[in-house]
Amino acid sequence: MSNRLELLPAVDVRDGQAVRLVKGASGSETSFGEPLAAALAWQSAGAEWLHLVDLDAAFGTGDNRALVREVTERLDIKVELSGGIRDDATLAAALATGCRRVNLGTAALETPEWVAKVIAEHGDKIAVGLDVVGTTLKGRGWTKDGGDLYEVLARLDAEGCARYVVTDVNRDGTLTGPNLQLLRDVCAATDRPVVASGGVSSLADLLAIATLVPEGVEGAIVGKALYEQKFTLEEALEAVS
Ligand SMILES: O=C(O)c1ccccc1NCC(=O)[C@H](O)[C@H](O)COP(=O)(O)O
Repeated sequence: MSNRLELLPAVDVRDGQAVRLVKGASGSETSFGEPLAAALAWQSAGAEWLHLVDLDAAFGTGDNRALVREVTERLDIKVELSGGIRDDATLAAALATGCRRVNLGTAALETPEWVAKVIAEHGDKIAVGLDVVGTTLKGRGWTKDGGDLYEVLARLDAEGCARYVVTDVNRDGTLTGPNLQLLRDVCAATDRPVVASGGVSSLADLLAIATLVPEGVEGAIVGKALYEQKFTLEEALEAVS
């Protein structure tokens, strides 16, 4: 495991546009233009990863599958794909984009047998998103309760899940800082790498997350702070280097 925090700039897509939501709430979108332009800008700035989310697929309001495929195909960097990947067909379509890994959310809560099967088949191409309010997991685009964080984490660990993407829903898109205690608690409960998501507002937030690398935090997803120019990706990469 590297001791440098990986950074994953985020492109969340709704109705063909790069958007940011507040606390994941459908309808709270601020639009930031073309997803491909944002993705190429992060790549030019030195990103090694892109966190790409199909919000329509997550919310069940359609999908942006063709666009997501185009973005993934046009990039040279690694892509983590999230949103609405819940069965064999959506997983096959996601993996066929050439993404490095996918992030499962709802499926881990609603169809655990299927998730155990695809973890066994695809290994570290599968990450699971643990999206929480308190210690209650959220699925279906973060709209439905889906069980206890630590019970589900223990089950997924036993099934061999390679990695978790941990989001405090109430911080996501709010620029109020990451939930460091949640990250510490999850790292204490699992030996798998954790990617922190939601709430980053400053370089100081990234440096705070970077102090958790020895505890098991591998990376940090950054969305709104980049779009709102709180810092540049170049500055962020330099800060954690
Ligand atoms: O990832 C999902 O599947 C998802 C589903 C429903 C609502 C939001 C979802 N993801 C949001 C993200 O992954 C954000 O891009 C990420 O947490 C960045 O947050 P921030 O830095 O606070 O803008």
